[in-house]
Amino acid sequence: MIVTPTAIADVLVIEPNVFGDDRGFFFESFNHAKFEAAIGKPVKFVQDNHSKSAENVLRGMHYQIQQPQGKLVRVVQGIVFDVAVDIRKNSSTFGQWVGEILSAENKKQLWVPEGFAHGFVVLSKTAEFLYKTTDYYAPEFERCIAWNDPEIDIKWPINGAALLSAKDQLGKSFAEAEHF
Ligand SMILES: Cc1cn([C@H]2C[C@H](O)[C@@H](COP(=O)(O)OP(=O)(O)O[C@H]3O[C@H](C)C(=O)[C@H](O)[C@H]3O)O2)c(=O)[nH]c1=O
Repeated sequence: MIVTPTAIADVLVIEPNVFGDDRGFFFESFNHAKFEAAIGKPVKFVQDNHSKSAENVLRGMHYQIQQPQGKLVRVVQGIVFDVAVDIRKNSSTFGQWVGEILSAENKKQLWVPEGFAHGFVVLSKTAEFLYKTTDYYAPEFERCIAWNDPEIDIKWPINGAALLSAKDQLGKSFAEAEHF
């Protein structure tokens, strides 16, 4: 697999080795030993998630202030623009964001460590989004930063209005949000 750092050092793009033949393709979507070697430390995933969204749906920017979750995300149908925002106060990239196109076609995965807000917008008619998390869902600790916060200024490649959950419409500003 090919591991490429992004502009935020701890956020990695992972491209699996895809084995194609006249039947189709095969690839290891997750290999624990190879993944730990890629991030350079032990990691334990405890939950797998799967969501399906329509075009222009934007889910984010989410994080858990306690029980923070590292997320290994990928798309198995459609195309999304996936974003991680560094909300670690002592980080040299605090307040910065990185985005990556993840698709069923490119089979790219994004590693979003603990300490980041995460979200994505759907660029295809629909998209199915799968991800592993390093801690369990804890709604009492869930926080949301506004997807369109002017200070973070994420450049979403979206045509038309973002479709948000009621929760995501009430995202806090970066400045007033709790950071790590
Ligand atoms: C996240 C989650 C949700 N739920 C339940 C709670 C709600 O009844 C329903 C939908 O939850 P929500 O609207 O928070 O789902 P998303 O907007 O996709 O949330 C996710 O969006 C972005 C992309 C993230 O990075 C997080 O993993 C997560 O916050 O699923 C669960 O039962 N377990 C879970 O782990």
